[in-house]
Order: sequence, then structure tokens, then C-alpha cells
Amino acid sequence: MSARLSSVSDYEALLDKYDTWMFDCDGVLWQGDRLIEGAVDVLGLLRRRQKKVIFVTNNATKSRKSYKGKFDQLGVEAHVDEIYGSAYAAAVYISSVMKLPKHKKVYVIGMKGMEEELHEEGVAFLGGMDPADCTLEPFSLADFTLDPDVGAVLCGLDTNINYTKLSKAFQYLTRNPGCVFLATNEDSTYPVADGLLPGAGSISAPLRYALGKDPISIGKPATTMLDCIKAKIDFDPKRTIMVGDRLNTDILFGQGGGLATLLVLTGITSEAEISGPDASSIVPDFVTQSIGDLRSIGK
Ligand SMILES: O=C(O)[C@H](O)[C@H](O)COP(=O)(O)O
Ligand SMILES: [Mg+2]
Repeated sequence: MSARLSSVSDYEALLDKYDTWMFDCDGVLWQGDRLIEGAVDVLGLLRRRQKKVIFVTNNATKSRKSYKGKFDQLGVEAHVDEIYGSAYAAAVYISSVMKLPKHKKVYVIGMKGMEEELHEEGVAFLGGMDPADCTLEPFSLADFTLDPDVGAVLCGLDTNINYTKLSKAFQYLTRNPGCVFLATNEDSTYPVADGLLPGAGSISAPLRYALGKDPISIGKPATTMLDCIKAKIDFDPKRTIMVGDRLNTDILFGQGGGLATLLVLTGITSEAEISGPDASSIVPDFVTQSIGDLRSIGK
């Protein structure tokens, strides 16, 4: 059973209990480019109380560096080494876990964030934002030349998704021996200021269906992201809390890492999913309406 937080003493007790605060971004700190009310104040309060603050997002459209630009633009204090996105985790996975040979390449269904992180990790890639791939022209298989050096397809949130990208990815995954099917994350939807949009999981779904197999998904709830954080930041899991808006990514991620979990209702998860007859079997330790609720603590 989750503990519902409501009083100042509830929030003060949480601050006493946890030294490291990991924050999901979409649906927790903001909805698209609209900040959640009170988020900036609460992050400032945590920093004044000498808490470690880490940002952990499945959103692969931005690299760590370009996320820093979003934080700056929205007036949220953040440092690049506090920001962990699924594009970064995927690039590290390909270079350091898969150890993709240097002459091999990745075919990217995704945007600039994934390209920047792959480049940063020294991983060669094609596709992505290439105008030849971001096209609505009919795809001609007769005119397509298979690149034998493509050893993996990496699929993430791509607002330029089209039949050409899906067709090229399908060719690599069915015709290049050993070509690995990877996904940055598999969120079905994500929240923006005016509602919900299809997420990365809805971009890779057509490939899953055509291939009859699932990708290796690297973002939350997989522990890969936590491994990336552990490689850079020292923290005690027992005194760490993960704050998220999605049960099957953020809360599962926290639970898988032995962290405490706080669910907020400003993103994907609704009240009906955590109480009543249709409640999910994924049960967070704590629930509060919004991260802004912690403002009641004051200084
Ligand atoms: O890929 C997506 O669907 C979205 O980018 C993702 O859901 C948002 O990531 P979050 O910050 O909520 O982990
Ligand atoms: Mg979220």
C-alpha cells in the first residue's frame, strides 16, 4: 500500500530520509515546455538542504548537453553530469556493453539527441536526421543499397517517423546477419502541455510487429541507466528516492535499483491506476499529487 503524502511533516520526513533525489522529467518537472508549478522551488530547496539531485529521462530526443539547454531555458538549475537520458544510456550500452566493433554502424530511427550521444561515444551511425531518410517519398527496395556494416538498429522517439525509416530498419534487421534490435525506451505515450502524444514505444511498435520480436530496451525500467549513473555518481540506494509519473518505467526502475519510489500524478499515471478495482500491481512507496507539494516545507 502506498503512503499518501499530504502534510508538511510528511514531506519533511521524506527529506530527512533521502539524500539523493532522482527525478524523471516529462510529467514530473514539466509537460513539454510547461514547467510543473513549484518544481523550480522544490529543486532549489533540495539543493539548499545539500541533497544530490539527478535527472533521469527516457526522452531520447535530446543529448545530455542539449537537455542542459532546456533546463537553462526553463530556469531550472542543472549540471550536465546530473542529467541521464536514454540516448546517452543507449550510446554507452552500444559502445561499452555490446562493444559494437569500431567498423560497424548503427541505423538510427530517432533525432538529434541520439546522433549527438552516439557521436560522443565514437559510434558510427546512419539514418536519423539524414534528409534522405526523413522523407515522405515512396520507398523503393529496388533502389536501396544495404550497408553490410550496420550491426544494430536503434529506435527511439522520432517525430519524423516514416515508411522509409521503418523499411530500411526492417531490411537491416532481416538481412544483416546478427544485426541487433535496440530501443532507447518503450514508453507508449508521453505528456505535453496540451495532452498526450505517442511515445518511443509507439515508434518501435511497427517494427516489433513486422519482425515478430521485441527490441532490447535500454531506458527505464532497465537498470542500464542506473549503471550509467553509478559509473559517474556515488550514492546510497537505501537513501535514494526515484520520483516519477509512470508506473511501468519510473517506479519499476526505482524498485529494480533498490530505491524508494515517489509517484506524482502530473503526468501519465491517473488516480484510477493506483486505487480501486483496476489498480496496477506496481505499487510506489509514496504518492503525492505534484512535486510542487514539497514547497509546503518552506526554506
Ligand atoms: O519516449 C517517450 O515516450 C518520451 O520521451 C518519454 O516518455 C518521456 O520520458 P520521461 O522523462 O518521462 O522518462
Ligand atoms: Mg515521465
